[in-house]
Amino acid sequence: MANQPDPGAAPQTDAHLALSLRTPLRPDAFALSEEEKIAGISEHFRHIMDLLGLDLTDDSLAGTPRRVAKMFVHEWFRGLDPAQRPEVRLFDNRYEYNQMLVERDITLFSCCEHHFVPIIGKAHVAYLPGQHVVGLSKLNRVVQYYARRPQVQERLTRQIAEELKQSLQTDDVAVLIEADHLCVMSRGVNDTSSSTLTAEYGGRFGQDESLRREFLRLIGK
Ligand SMILES: Nc1nc2c(ncn2[C@@H]2O[C@H](COP(=O)(O)OP(=O)(O)OP(=O)(O)O)[C@@H](O)[C@H]2O)c(=O)[nH]1
Ligand SMILES: [Zn+2]
Repeated sequence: MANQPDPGAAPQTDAHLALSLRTPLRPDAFALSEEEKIAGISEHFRHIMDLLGLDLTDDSLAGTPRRVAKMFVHEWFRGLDPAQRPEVRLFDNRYEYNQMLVERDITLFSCCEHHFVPIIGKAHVAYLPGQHVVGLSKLNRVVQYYARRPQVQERLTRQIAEELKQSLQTDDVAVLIEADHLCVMSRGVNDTSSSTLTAEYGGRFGQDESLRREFLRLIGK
């Protein structure tokens, strides 16, 4: 029937997020297999190198189109694949730990969606446990999943915060990202000293300035 979701359809990236927070993808984004994507991207990248006048018979360059294609699909943009969304299991908070938990200095590697060059930085996340606690590594995995896509830092920050709110079943979540954008450093304004900070404070972090200050103190800001 028209407009009814197909129960057999593949999961869509970000279907659990509000429309404004979703990474823009075409509805047929998953029509191709990974190998088909790699083959297609290789061919196009070969053409780019060709247009630049590079000699693709050189043994150092010959494998580059496929290397780049594999890097895009398997590494840089693997967070576009909803199958990679981390499963965040919660545990009972038997220890009755009720203070802020901070995971700081999470390695962040993303890609600027305007220039397709790296964004490199750190993410710091915190939450206030209620009845549940979460395995620490899942916090890093959530950051990585949303980072490994073409991104702008504002959307990345909000996607991570929203995912944590949903999976930790609390609004009491804070996310702060500090990152260097290679598009700012290596081209255009060529500024290698500036960096970009973004933050999202949910629930009690948004309401209570002393909680925010405590978070910033714990991450060394
Ligand atoms: N808000 C935001 N802007 C970003 C991010 N990453 C890159 N940009 C900016 O996106 C803008 C794109 O602007 P354009 O004027 O279309 O592109 P451009 O001519 O390459 O801009 P310049 O970098 O100033 O040379 C640039 O100002 C980038 O610095 C991000 O994560 N968030
Ligand atoms: Zn950029």
